[in-house]
Amino acid sequence: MPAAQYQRLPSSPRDEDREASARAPSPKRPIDPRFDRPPPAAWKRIALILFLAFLFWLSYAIRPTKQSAKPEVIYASRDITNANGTRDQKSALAFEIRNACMEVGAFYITGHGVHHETIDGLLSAMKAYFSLPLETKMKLYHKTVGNFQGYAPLLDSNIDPSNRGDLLEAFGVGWKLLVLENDETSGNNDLPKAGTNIWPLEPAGFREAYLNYYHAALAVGNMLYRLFALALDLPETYFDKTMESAHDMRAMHYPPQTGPVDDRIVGLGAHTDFKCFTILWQEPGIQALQVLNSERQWINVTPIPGTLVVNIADQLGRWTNEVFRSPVHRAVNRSGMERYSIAVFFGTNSDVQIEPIPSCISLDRPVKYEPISAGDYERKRIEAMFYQGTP
Ligand SMILES: O=C(O)CCC(=O)C(=O)O
Ligand SMILES: [Fe+2]
Repeated sequence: MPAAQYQRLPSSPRDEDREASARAPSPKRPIDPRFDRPPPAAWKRIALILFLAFLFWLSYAIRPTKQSAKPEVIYASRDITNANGTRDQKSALAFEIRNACMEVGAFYITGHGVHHETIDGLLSAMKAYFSLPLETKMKLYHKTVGNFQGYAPLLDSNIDPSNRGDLLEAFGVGWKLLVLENDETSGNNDLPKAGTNIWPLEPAGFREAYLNYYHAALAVGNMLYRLFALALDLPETYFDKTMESAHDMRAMHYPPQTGPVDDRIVGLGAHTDFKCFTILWQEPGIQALQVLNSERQWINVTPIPGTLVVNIADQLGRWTNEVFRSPVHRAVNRSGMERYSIAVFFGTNSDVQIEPIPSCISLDRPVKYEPISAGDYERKRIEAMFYQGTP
């Protein structure tokens, strides 16, 4: 292509004028005050106000809502390694525990010393036991055996009277465990969960695995009782005398809840526990346990491997005149998987009168409960769970 075709075409007279004027020194034009002066102060103020409004909106948008603030309290884990440590270590721990008991009434513990072999041993035994045919398990049906010990099938209980049954099966033993088990002379055999325990014949090793876990949990519960006493500014041994033979245990299996979800049938309906406190092991990876917070929202108590969950129960709630909260909780297994959990319920001797500890009574906190014996309270609650309001 000839180079001439690329030669610049002569500019139009208007272009030439523009180029000339660009090259020429700029004429002394009068300055337009709108462009040459800094913006008036009013604009600055408006910009500042808008910026502050944005910051205000931002802090509102990312504020922790009440809903998300509560679970953090429940998720707080207490390392109880120092439960038998120095006086200062125990006081520090007791203080943390006091807060957890007052705010939510449930907390996780680590450093509890229950070995995973002990848990795994019982878990395998539970899986084998609960997969036995129903007829086999029903040979130890607790309503036949008596005293609420033995096997409870699906929908046998209804712990929340507004529900239609609890979708779990369980095996429970009473408080005469190990040393007291064959001692018919100890304790009062008319009381709930008293009397010699009964054990399934299969799977082999069930009783041993059950008792291994029970005794490991018992050691933890005894430490907690002392920490609770310190947390309440009571002598460390305050609860010792009252807990010689008062704790029982329940191994639980929740089948997956499939099909249309009926809110009136959940694994274990909304309830508070009947004794002083509960130590719960829940299967990792399967969400089911929930606690009702003070805004009446159900908060997941997500299983955290290596932890146990401790929740305050009614008798300690009454004893402390509600300084400690006995939280409403439930278990709902909509995970699509089988779920297992183990609860050890820590009580006090049946004849102990549960009445508010004097240091928990004040003008702001007048007495909230009439005295009742631990045995009577438990019997009332347990009978309601198994015999009233069931479908
Ligand atoms: O299985 C659970 O997670 C809860 C059990 C429970 O609340 C109970 O046994 O009282
Ligand atoms: Fe419970």
